[in-house]
Amino acid sequence: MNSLTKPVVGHAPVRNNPTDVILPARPESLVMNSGETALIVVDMQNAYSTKGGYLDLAGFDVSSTGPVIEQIARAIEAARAAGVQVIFFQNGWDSEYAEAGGPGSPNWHKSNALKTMRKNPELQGKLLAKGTWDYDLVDALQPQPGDLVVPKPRYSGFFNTAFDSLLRARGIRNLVFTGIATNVCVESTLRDGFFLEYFGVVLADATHQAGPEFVQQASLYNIETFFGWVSTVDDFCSALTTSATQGASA
Ligand SMILES: NC(=O)N/C=C\C(=O)O
Repeated sequence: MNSLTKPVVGHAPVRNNPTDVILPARPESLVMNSGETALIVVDMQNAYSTKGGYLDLAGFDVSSTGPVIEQIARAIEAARAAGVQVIFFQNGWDSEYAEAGGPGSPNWHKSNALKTMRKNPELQGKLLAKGTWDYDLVDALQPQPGDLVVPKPRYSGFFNTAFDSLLRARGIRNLVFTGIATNVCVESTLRDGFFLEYFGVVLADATHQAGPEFVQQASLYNIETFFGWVSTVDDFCSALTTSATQGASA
């Protein structure tokens, strides 16, 4: 992106506040106060980004998730340095899968993790169960003191979690998304956030789809056109080091 797109929108006007930043994004740049912004790291667990994890075992391609992990690490570092709250999501269920729902739940029928385990009984108990390697966050993206971790039992981080309360208690209005998968948990959470009046931005090069490449593009199109904004890690990192007041006078 690398250039300021116009106009600038956001939940508050540019207030000449040194902690306001302007994030270049499509279709418009966004003004965000760093104290009212959270970086959301969606489900960066072995399940979603490592060979031998759930997505890989279910037949999804995870061979190009390495660069995404590196981009997320850059975004996290910039966020922590700028005082932007970092929140990790961790998707999964108890070891008995009670939280996953039984045949009375659509999740039981649609979850590819549950379906893969039903097809391969030797995997039972191994996919997305709390306490397993599959459920663990990848080694390269570990929470630090001050970060928050939100366990979630469904695709949207807003469903049956403390996420909304944690955001409201901190006055957070802007959600900057990274993680896997763009077209499932990232998009689901961003959409729910839209309905709850949060401004949602995806850093496209810090996300990866579950499925063919066209679903990544479809998801980004959907977000940019209907639910939020699309930016990049470079623009996020530069925006955090240049306040809106500096940017305006440059
Ligand atoms: N984290 C995700 O986007 N998950 C996608 C699929 C699943 O959890 O089955």
